[in-house]
Amino acid sequence: MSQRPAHPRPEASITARNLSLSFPVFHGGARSLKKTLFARARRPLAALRSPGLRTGGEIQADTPSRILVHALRDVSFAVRPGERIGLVGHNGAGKSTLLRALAGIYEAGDGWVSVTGSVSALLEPSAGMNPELTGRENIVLRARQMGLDNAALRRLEQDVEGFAELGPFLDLPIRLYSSGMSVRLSFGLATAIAPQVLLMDEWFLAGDALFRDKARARLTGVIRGADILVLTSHALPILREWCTRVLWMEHGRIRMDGPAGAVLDAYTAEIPS
Ligand SMILES: Nc1ncnc2c1ncn2[C@@H]1O[C@H](COP(=O)(O)OP(=O)(O)OP(=O)(O)O)[C@@H](O)[C@H]1O
Repeated sequence: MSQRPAHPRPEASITARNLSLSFPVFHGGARSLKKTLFARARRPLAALRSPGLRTGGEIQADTPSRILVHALRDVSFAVRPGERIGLVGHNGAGKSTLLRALAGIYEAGDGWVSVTGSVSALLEPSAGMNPELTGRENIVLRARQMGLDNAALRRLEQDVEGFAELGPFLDLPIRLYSSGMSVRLSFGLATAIAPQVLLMDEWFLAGDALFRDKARARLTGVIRGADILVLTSHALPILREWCTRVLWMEHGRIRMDGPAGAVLDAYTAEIPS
């Protein structure tokens, strides 16, 4: 059962203004790439993409020993309570980078991003977990970080234990868990607390079929309880089902932003699945 903090909450919102984010890459082995890039350096940046290429952000030669991968370019949008945002786009379009920028994991290079309200990020199965601690100890750690009292901690522990169904493994270090077992624990823990802003990468689809059904039921509760959802997935039926609005990302930019049905129709018309 999801728990909510007792203190009053600010209204949830997300605002991004001209958000840009680049990854510098130092790579001696990228000599041939650098040669290609410098040969084209006088051309506009967009020319550095091969026509029709549907992978990755824009790449720019920076210095002789460094290239820049522009993962996000001039991204602007605002989200109000009640909106469920889907992020769609080719591999390397910038969807995960945008989620991480919203979660505060990455800082904006240029522009800015602001998220108000409590945030929960389902981004990596073991994010925020200490691999040397047991599953149970990780639950306690998370409860302490959230400032839960002993009674709330016990409820959280029972809830996550019942959901994850890890049996005796809950009392073993999580570095011994399989990836699916890690997903069970982290998903159970992350969805035990009802956030105002829920940021979710598609990894939650991992796990066996039984877990997916259980996860789906639990997720439904958390999404209903969240004021704002931002979800990235390549599974278009999932985006159609869960999202009210979709941002179509392409090479780090927003190609289209609008009602989920209209954007996904345009996306599938251009990129048949
Ligand atoms: N840590 C990093 N260092 C360097 N480049 C990175 C890093 N993370 C992402 N990138 C680059 O940024 C661009 C956007 O990547 P991102 O992971 O955001 O794409 P995505 O839309 O989530 O892709 P996918 O659908 O394949 O998961 C890609 O070109 C990728 O190579």
